[in-house]
Amino acid sequence: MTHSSITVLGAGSWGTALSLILAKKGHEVKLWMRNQEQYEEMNRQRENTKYLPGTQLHENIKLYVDIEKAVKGTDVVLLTISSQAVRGVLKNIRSIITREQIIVNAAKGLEANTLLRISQVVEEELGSHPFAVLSGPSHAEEVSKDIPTTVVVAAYERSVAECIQDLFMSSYFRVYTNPDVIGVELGGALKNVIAFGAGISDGLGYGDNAKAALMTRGIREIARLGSAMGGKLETFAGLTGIGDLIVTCTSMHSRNRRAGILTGQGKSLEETLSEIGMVVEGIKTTKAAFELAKQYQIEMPITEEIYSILYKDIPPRVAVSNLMSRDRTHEIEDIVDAEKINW
Ligand SMILES: NC(=O)C1=CN([C@@H]2O[C@H](COP(=O)(O)OP(=O)(O)OC[C@H]3O[C@@H](n4cnc5c(N)ncnc54)[C@H](OP(=O)(O)O)[C@@H]3O)[C@@H](O)[C@H]2O)C=CC1
Ligand SMILES: O=C(CO)COP(=O)(O)O
Repeated sequence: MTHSSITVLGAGSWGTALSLILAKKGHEVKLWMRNQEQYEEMNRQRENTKYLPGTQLHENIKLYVDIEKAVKGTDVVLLTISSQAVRGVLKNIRSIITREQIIVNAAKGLEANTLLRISQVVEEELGSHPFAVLSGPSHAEEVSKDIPTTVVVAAYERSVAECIQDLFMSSYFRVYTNPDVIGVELGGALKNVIAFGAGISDGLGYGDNAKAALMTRGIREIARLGSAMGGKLETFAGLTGIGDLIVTCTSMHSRNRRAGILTGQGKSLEETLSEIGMVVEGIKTTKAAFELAKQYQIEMPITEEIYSILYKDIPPRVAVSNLMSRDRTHEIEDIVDAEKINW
Protein backbone atom coordinates (compact mmCIF):
# COMPACT_ATOMS: atom_id res chain seq x y z
CA MET A 1 0.00 0.00 0.00
CA THR A 2 1.35 3.45 -0.84
CA HIS A 3 1.12 5.97 1.93
CA SER A 4 -0.22 9.45 1.40
CA SER A 5 -0.20 12.65 3.40
CA ILE A 6 -3.54 14.22 4.22
CA THR A 7 -4.50 17.58 5.67
CA VAL A 8 -7.61 17.44 7.84
CA LEU A 9 -9.13 20.90 8.35
CA GLY A 10 -11.21 20.88 11.53
CA ALA A 11 -10.46 18.94 14.74
CA GLY A 12 -14.05 18.37 15.79
CA SER A 13 -15.44 14.89 16.29
CA TRP A 14 -15.58 14.00 12.58
CA GLY A 15 -12.16 15.41 11.72
CA THR A 16 -10.64 13.44 14.58
CA ALA A 17 -12.43 10.18 13.70
CA LEU A 18 -11.47 10.40 10.01
CA SER A 19 -7.87 11.23 10.98
CA LEU A 20 -7.79 8.05 13.07
CA ILE A 21 -8.91 5.87 10.14
CA LEU A 22 -6.20 7.34 7.91
CA ALA A 23 -3.48 7.24 10.56
CA LYS A 24 -4.21 3.60 11.42
CA LYS A 25 -3.75 2.80 7.72
CA GLY A 26 -0.25 4.27 7.86
CA HIS A 27 -0.99 7.60 6.22
CA GLU A 28 0.57 10.79 7.52
CA VAL A 29 -2.19 13.06 8.90
CA LYS A 30 -1.88 16.79 9.54
CA LEU A 31 -4.86 17.72 11.71
CA TRP A 32 -5.51 21.47 11.82
CA MET A 33 -7.55 23.43 14.33
CA ARG A 34 -7.95 27.19 14.75
CA ASN A 35 -7.89 27.19 18.53
CA GLN A 36 -4.47 27.49 20.23
CA GLU A 37 -5.78 26.21 23.58
CA GLN A 38 -7.30 23.12 21.98
CA TYR A 39 -4.01 22.55 20.13
CA GLU A 40 -1.97 22.67 23.33
CA GLU A 41 -4.42 20.47 25.24
CA MET A 42 -4.56 17.89 22.44
CA ASN A 43 -0.78 17.84 22.11
CA ARG A 44 -0.46 17.29 25.87
CA GLN A 45 -3.19 14.67 26.26
CA ARG A 46 -3.00 13.08 22.78
CA GLU A 47 -6.79 13.01 22.96
CA ASN A 48 -9.61 15.27 21.73
CA THR A 49 -11.25 15.67 25.13
CA LYS A 50 -13.76 18.26 23.90
CA TYR A 51 -15.13 16.65 20.75
CA LEU A 52 -14.22 12.96 20.88
CA PRO A 53 -13.24 11.96 24.41
CA GLY A 54 -11.99 8.48 25.18
CA THR A 55 -9.88 7.84 22.07
CA GLN A 56 -6.09 8.17 21.95
CA LEU A 57 -4.67 10.03 18.96
CA HIS A 58 -2.55 7.78 16.75
CA GLU A 59 1.16 8.65 16.45
CA ASN A 60 0.74 9.32 12.70
CA ILE A 61 -1.49 12.31 13.53
CA LYS A 62 0.41 15.59 13.83
CA LEU A 63 -1.42 18.66 15.12
CA TYR A 64 -1.32 22.14 13.58
CA VAL A 65 -2.69 25.63 14.28
CA ASP A 66 -0.76 27.15 11.39
CA ILE A 67 -3.00 26.47 8.39
CA GLU A 68 -0.26 27.20 5.86
CA LYS A 69 2.03 24.54 7.32
CA ALA A 70 -0.89 22.11 7.57
CA VAL A 71 -1.93 22.46 3.92
CA LYS A 72 1.43 22.74 2.15
CA GLY A 73 2.67 19.67 0.34
CA THR A 74 -0.06 17.10 1.14
CA ASP A 75 -1.92 14.91 -1.36
CA VAL A 76 -5.46 15.43 -0.05
CA VAL A 77 -7.21 18.21 1.89
CA LEU A 78 -10.20 17.02 3.88
CA LEU A 79 -12.86 19.52 5.01
CA THR A 80 -14.31 18.57 8.40
CA ILE A 81 -15.42 21.95 9.70
CA SER A 82 -19.07 22.97 9.82
CA SER A 83 -20.60 23.89 6.46
CA GLN A 84 -21.00 27.56 7.34
CA ALA A 85 -17.25 27.79 8.06
CA VAL A 86 -16.08 26.23 4.79
CA ARG A 87 -15.96 29.41 2.68
CA GLY A 88 -13.89 31.32 5.25
CA VAL A 89 -11.40 28.49 5.60
CA LEU A 90 -11.11 28.11 1.81
CA LYS A 91 -10.34 31.84 1.53
CA ASN A 92 -7.46 31.27 3.95
CA ILE A 93 -5.93 28.46 1.87
CA ARG A 94 -6.65 29.85 -1.59
CA SER A 95 -3.07 30.97 -2.14
CA ILE A 96 -1.54 27.83 -0.58
CA ILE A 97 -3.47 24.89 -2.04
CA THR A 98 -2.38 23.49 -5.43
CA ARG A 99 -4.37 21.70 -8.15
CA GLU A 100 -2.56 18.46 -7.31
CA GLN A 101 -4.29 18.35 -3.91
CA ILE A 102 -7.74 16.73 -4.00
CA ILE A 103 -10.33 18.44 -1.80
CA VAL A 104 -12.65 16.03 -0.02
CA ASN A 105 -15.66 17.51 1.73
CA ALA A 106 -17.04 15.62 4.70
CA ALA A 107 -19.33 18.38 6.05
CA LYS A 108 -23.07 17.81 5.68
CA GLY A 109 -24.89 21.04 5.12
CA LEU A 110 -25.83 23.81 2.71
CA GLU A 111 -24.44 27.33 2.92
CA ALA A 112 -27.30 29.21 4.55
CA ASN A 113 -27.08 32.63 2.92
CA THR A 114 -26.31 31.45 -0.63
CA LEU A 115 -28.21 28.08 -0.57
CA LEU A 116 -25.14 26.56 -2.23
CA ARG A 117 -23.84 23.01 -1.89
CA ILE A 118 -20.27 22.75 -0.59
CA SER A 119 -18.91 21.70 -4.02
CA GLN A 120 -20.32 24.97 -5.39
CA VAL A 121 -18.69 26.93 -2.57
CA VAL A 122 -15.38 25.21 -3.39
CA GLU A 123 -15.79 26.12 -7.04
CA GLU A 124 -16.58 29.76 -6.22
CA GLU A 125 -13.54 30.07 -3.98
CA LEU A 126 -10.97 27.92 -5.82
CA GLY A 127 -12.28 27.61 -9.36
CA SER A 128 -12.21 24.20 -10.99
CA HIS A 129 -10.43 21.88 -8.53
CA PRO A 130 -10.32 18.09 -8.07
CA PHE A 131 -13.17 17.44 -5.61
CA ALA A 132 -14.92 14.58 -3.86
CA VAL A 133 -17.63 14.38 -1.20
CA LEU A 134 -17.74 11.72 1.50
CA SER A 135 -21.10 11.00 3.11
CA GLY A 136 -23.21 8.21 4.60
CA PRO A 137 -24.28 6.75 7.96
CA SER A 138 -21.18 7.26 10.08
CA HIS A 139 -21.15 8.58 13.62
CA ALA A 140 -17.67 9.62 14.74
CA GLU A 141 -18.15 7.93 18.12
CA GLU A 142 -18.54 4.52 16.44
CA VAL A 143 -15.96 5.01 13.68
CA SER A 144 -13.34 5.89 16.31
CA LYS A 145 -14.00 2.51 17.97
CA ASP A 146 -13.48 0.63 14.66
CA ILE A 147 -17.18 -0.33 14.50
CA PRO A 148 -18.14 -1.50 10.97
CA THR A 149 -19.35 1.48 8.93
CA THR A 150 -20.21 2.09 5.27
CA VAL A 151 -19.98 5.39 3.42
CA VAL A 152 -20.08 6.69 -0.15
CA VAL A 153 -17.67 8.92 -2.05
CA ALA A 154 -18.86 10.91 -5.05
CA ALA A 155 -16.70 12.78 -7.54
CA TYR A 156 -17.05 14.05 -11.10
CA GLU A 157 -14.13 11.88 -12.18
CA ARG A 158 -14.08 8.16 -11.49
CA SER A 159 -10.32 8.22 -10.86
CA VAL A 160 -10.77 10.81 -8.10
CA ALA A 161 -13.62 8.84 -6.48
CA GLU A 162 -11.58 5.62 -6.58
CA CYS A 163 -8.47 7.32 -5.23
CA ILE A 164 -10.43 8.55 -2.19
CA GLN A 165 -12.17 5.17 -1.87
CA ASP A 166 -8.74 3.47 -1.65
CA LEU A 167 -7.46 6.10 0.75
CA PHE A 168 -10.16 5.39 3.36
CA MET A 169 -11.10 1.72 2.80
CA SER A 170 -10.26 -0.45 5.79
CA SER A 171 -11.45 -3.61 7.53
CA TYR A 172 -14.12 -1.62 9.41
CA PHE A 173 -14.69 1.34 7.04
CA ARG A 174 -16.17 0.29 3.70
CA VAL A 175 -16.36 2.95 1.00
CA TYR A 176 -18.61 2.82 -2.08
CA THR A 177 -18.35 5.19 -5.04
CA ASN A 178 -21.12 7.11 -6.83
CA PRO A 179 -20.83 9.60 -9.73
CA ASP A 180 -23.79 11.65 -8.40
CA VAL A 181 -22.06 14.51 -6.55
CA ILE A 182 -25.26 16.58 -6.27
CA GLY A 183 -27.32 13.69 -4.89
CA VAL A 184 -24.67 12.61 -2.37
CA GLU A 185 -24.23 16.18 -1.14
CA LEU A 186 -27.95 16.84 -0.86
CA GLY A 187 -28.73 13.50 0.81
CA GLY A 188 -26.16 14.20 3.53
CA ALA A 189 -27.36 17.76 4.12
CA LEU A 190 -31.13 17.30 3.94
CA LYS A 191 -31.30 14.25 6.23
CA ASN A 192 -30.25 16.54 9.09
CA VAL A 193 -33.54 18.44 8.76
CA ILE A 194 -35.59 15.25 9.10
CA ALA A 195 -33.35 13.96 11.94
CA PHE A 196 -34.07 17.16 13.83
CA GLY A 197 -37.78 16.53 13.23
CA ALA A 198 -37.46 12.92 14.42
CA GLY A 199 -35.88 14.27 17.59
CA ILE A 200 -38.78 16.69 18.09
CA SER A 201 -41.16 13.75 17.78
CA ASP A 202 -39.21 11.87 20.49
CA GLY A 203 -39.09 14.98 22.66
CA LEU A 204 -42.87 15.27 22.45
CA GLY A 205 -43.09 11.70 23.72
CA TYR A 206 -44.40 10.23 20.48
CA GLY A 207 -43.56 6.68 19.51
CA ASP A 208 -42.14 4.50 16.80
CA ASN A 209 -45.09 5.04 14.45
CA ALA A 210 -44.49 8.77 14.32
CA LYS A 211 -40.75 8.23 13.81
CA ALA A 212 -41.35 5.79 10.95
CA ALA A 213 -43.78 8.25 9.37
CA LEU A 214 -41.27 11.10 9.54
CA MET A 215 -38.48 8.97 8.10
CA THR A 216 -40.60 7.57 5.25
CA ARG A 217 -42.28 10.80 4.25
CA GLY A 218 -39.01 12.64 4.96
CA ILE A 219 -37.01 10.65 2.43
CA ARG A 220 -39.72 11.48 -0.14
CA GLU A 221 -39.18 15.17 0.51
CA ILE A 222 -35.41 14.75 0.23
CA ALA A 223 -35.77 12.80 -3.02
CA ARG A 224 -38.27 15.30 -4.48
CA LEU A 225 -36.10 18.34 -3.87
CA GLY A 226 -32.88 16.45 -4.53
CA SER A 227 -33.98 15.17 -7.91
CA ALA A 228 -35.37 18.59 -8.91
CA MET A 229 -31.92 20.01 -8.13
CA GLY A 230 -30.20 17.43 -10.32
CA GLY A 231 -29.56 14.49 -7.97
CA LYS A 232 -30.47 10.94 -9.03
CA LEU A 233 -33.45 9.26 -7.35
CA GLU A 234 -31.45 6.04 -6.74
CA THR A 235 -28.87 7.98 -4.75
CA PHE A 236 -31.50 8.91 -2.15
CA ALA A 237 -32.27 5.22 -1.68
CA GLY A 238 -28.61 4.66 -0.84
CA LEU A 239 -26.14 5.37 1.95
CA THR A 240 -26.33 9.16 1.73
CA GLY A 241 -30.16 9.17 1.70
CA ILE A 242 -32.08 6.48 3.51
CA GLY A 243 -28.90 5.11 5.14
CA ASP A 244 -27.93 8.35 6.81
CA LEU A 245 -31.57 9.10 7.61
CA ILE A 246 -31.89 5.82 9.52
CA VAL A 247 -28.76 6.39 11.57
CA THR A 248 -29.43 10.01 12.47
CA CYS A 249 -33.14 9.59 13.20
CA THR A 250 -32.52 6.67 15.56
CA SER A 251 -29.11 7.20 17.19
CA MET A 252 -28.42 9.03 20.42
CA HIS A 253 -25.07 10.00 18.89
CA SER A 254 -26.88 12.29 16.47
CA ARG A 255 -26.56 15.94 17.48
CA ASN A 256 -29.43 16.83 15.12
CA ARG A 257 -31.73 14.30 16.74
CA ARG A 258 -30.65 15.31 20.26
CA ALA A 259 -31.23 18.99 19.44
CA GLY A 260 -34.69 18.04 18.18
CA ILE A 261 -35.45 16.15 21.40
CA LEU A 262 -34.59 19.23 23.49
CA THR A 263 -36.72 21.42 21.19
CA GLY A 264 -39.64 18.99 21.50
CA GLN A 265 -39.24 19.13 25.27
CA GLY A 266 -39.74 22.90 25.12
CA LYS A 267 -36.17 24.22 25.30
CA SER A 268 -35.32 27.38 23.36
CA LEU A 269 -32.93 27.16 20.42
CA GLU A 270 -30.29 28.99 22.45
CA GLU A 271 -30.57 26.53 25.36
CA THR A 272 -30.55 23.60 22.97
CA LEU A 273 -27.41 24.68 21.13
CA SER A 274 -25.51 25.45 24.31
CA GLU A 275 -26.46 22.04 25.77
CA ILE A 276 -25.31 20.18 22.63
CA GLY A 277 -22.06 22.19 22.35
CA MET A 278 -21.29 20.86 18.86
CA VAL A 279 -22.39 21.71 15.35
CA VAL A 280 -26.10 21.05 14.58
CA GLU A 281 -26.15 21.40 10.80
CA GLY A 282 -29.91 20.83 10.49
CA ILE A 283 -30.79 24.24 11.97
CA LYS A 284 -29.32 26.32 9.15
CA THR A 285 -29.98 23.66 6.52
CA THR A 286 -33.70 23.75 7.41
CA LYS A 287 -33.79 27.40 6.36
CA ALA A 288 -31.86 26.67 3.17
CA ALA A 289 -34.10 23.68 2.33
CA PHE A 290 -37.23 25.76 2.98
CA GLU A 291 -36.02 28.46 0.59
CA LEU A 292 -34.90 25.95 -2.04
CA ALA A 293 -38.31 24.24 -1.88
CA LYS A 294 -39.93 27.58 -2.70
CA GLN A 295 -37.43 28.27 -5.47
CA TYR A 296 -37.95 24.84 -7.08
CA GLN A 297 -41.69 24.80 -6.25
CA ILE A 298 -41.43 21.49 -4.40
CA GLU A 299 -43.91 20.48 -1.72
CA MET A 300 -42.00 19.77 1.51
CA PRO A 301 -44.56 19.84 4.32
CA ILE A 302 -42.33 18.32 7.04
CA THR A 303 -39.49 20.72 6.24
CA GLU A 304 -41.93 23.64 6.22
CA GLU A 305 -43.25 22.76 9.68
CA ILE A 306 -39.73 22.32 11.08
CA TYR A 307 -38.90 25.72 9.59
CA SER A 308 -41.96 27.19 11.35
CA ILE A 309 -40.88 25.68 14.69
CA LEU A 310 -37.34 27.02 14.32
CA TYR A 311 -37.91 30.38 12.69
CA LYS A 312 -41.52 31.35 13.47
CA ASP A 313 -41.83 30.01 17.03
CA ILE A 314 -44.72 27.69 16.14
CA PRO A 315 -45.15 25.18 19.03
CA PRO A 316 -44.11 21.65 17.95
CA ARG A 317 -47.56 20.21 18.75
CA VAL A 318 -49.20 22.75 16.44
CA ALA A 319 -46.74 21.79 13.70
CA VAL A 320 -47.66 18.12 14.13
CA SER A 321 -51.35 18.97 14.00
CA ASN A 322 -50.74 20.96 10.79
CA LEU A 323 -49.08 17.92 9.23
CA MET A 324 -51.77 15.49 10.31
CA SER A 325 -54.64 17.68 9.09
CA ARG A 326 -53.34 18.27 5.55
CA ASP A 327 -55.72 17.43 2.71
CA ARG A 328 -55.99 13.76 1.87
CA THR A 329 -53.51 12.64 -0.77
CA HIS A 330 -52.16 9.60 -2.61
CA GLU A 331 -48.94 8.12 -1.26
CA ILE A 332 -47.04 8.34 -4.54
CA GLU A 333 -48.98 11.00 -6.41
CA ASP A 334 -45.96 13.28 -6.58
CA ILE A 335 -44.14 10.72 -8.71
CA VAL A 336 -46.96 8.99 -10.58
CA ASP A 337 -49.92 10.87 -12.01
CA ALA A 338 -52.81 9.73 -9.75
CA GLU A 339 -55.25 9.68 -12.68
CA LYS A 340 -53.11 7.09 -14.45
CA ILE A 341 -52.91 4.62 -11.56
CA ASN A 342 -54.65 1.30 -12.20
CA TRP A 343 -56.72 0.50 -9.10
N1 LIG B 1 -19.70 13.95 14.07
C1 LIG B 1 -20.06 13.06 13.17
O1 LIG B 1 -20.32 11.89 13.51
C2 LIG B 1 -20.17 13.44 11.75
C3 LIG B 1 -20.12 14.76 11.34
N2 LIG B 1 -20.23 15.07 10.01
C4 LIG B 1 -20.17 16.45 9.56
O2 LIG B 1 -18.88 16.96 9.79
C5 LIG B 1 -18.94 18.39 9.97
C6 LIG B 1 -18.20 18.72 11.25
O3 LIG B 1 -18.93 18.11 12.29
P1 LIG B 1 -18.31 17.65 13.67
O4 LIG B 1 -16.87 17.33 13.58
O5 LIG B 1 -19.19 16.60 14.18
O6 LIG B 1 -18.53 19.00 14.50
P2 LIG B 1 -17.95 19.40 15.90
O7 LIG B 1 -18.95 20.31 16.51
O8 LIG B 1 -17.50 18.19 16.64
O9 LIG B 1 -16.65 20.25 15.49
C7 LIG B 1 -16.75 21.33 14.63
C8 LIG B 1 -15.35 21.74 14.27
O10 LIG B 1 -15.41 22.79 13.33
C9 LIG B 1 -14.54 23.83 13.76
N3 LIG B 1 -14.95 25.12 13.26
C10 LIG B 1 -16.20 25.67 13.33
N4 LIG B 1 -16.18 26.89 12.75
C11 LIG B 1 -14.91 27.09 12.32
C12 LIG B 1 -14.27 28.15 11.64
N5 LIG B 1 -14.93 29.26 11.29
N6 LIG B 1 -12.96 28.02 11.36
C13 LIG B 1 -12.27 26.94 11.70
N7 LIG B 1 -12.82 25.88 12.35
C14 LIG B 1 -14.13 25.97 12.65
C15 LIG B 1 -14.64 23.76 15.27
O11 LIG B 1 -13.57 24.46 15.86
P3 LIG B 1 -13.76 25.30 17.24
O12 LIG B 1 -13.74 24.28 18.32
O13 LIG B 1 -12.57 26.18 17.24
O14 LIG B 1 -15.07 26.03 17.14
C16 LIG B 1 -14.57 22.26 15.47
O15 LIG B 1 -13.27 21.79 15.41
C17 LIG B 1 -20.44 18.72 10.02
O16 LIG B 1 -20.82 19.21 8.77
C18 LIG B 1 -21.12 17.38 10.28
O17 LIG B 1 -22.41 17.32 9.72
C19 LIG B 1 -20.38 14.10 9.06
C20 LIG B 1 -20.42 12.78 9.42
C21 LIG B 1 -20.31 12.35 10.77
O1 LIG C 1 -24.08 12.68 9.81
C1 LIG C 1 -23.91 12.08 10.85
C2 LIG C 1 -23.86 10.61 10.91
O2 LIG C 1 -23.90 10.04 9.65
C3 LIG C 1 -23.81 12.84 12.11
O3 LIG C 1 -25.05 13.31 12.42
P1 LIG C 1 -25.24 14.44 13.51
O4 LIG C 1 -24.58 15.68 12.98
O5 LIG C 1 -26.71 14.60 13.69
O6 LIG C 1 -24.56 13.95 14.78
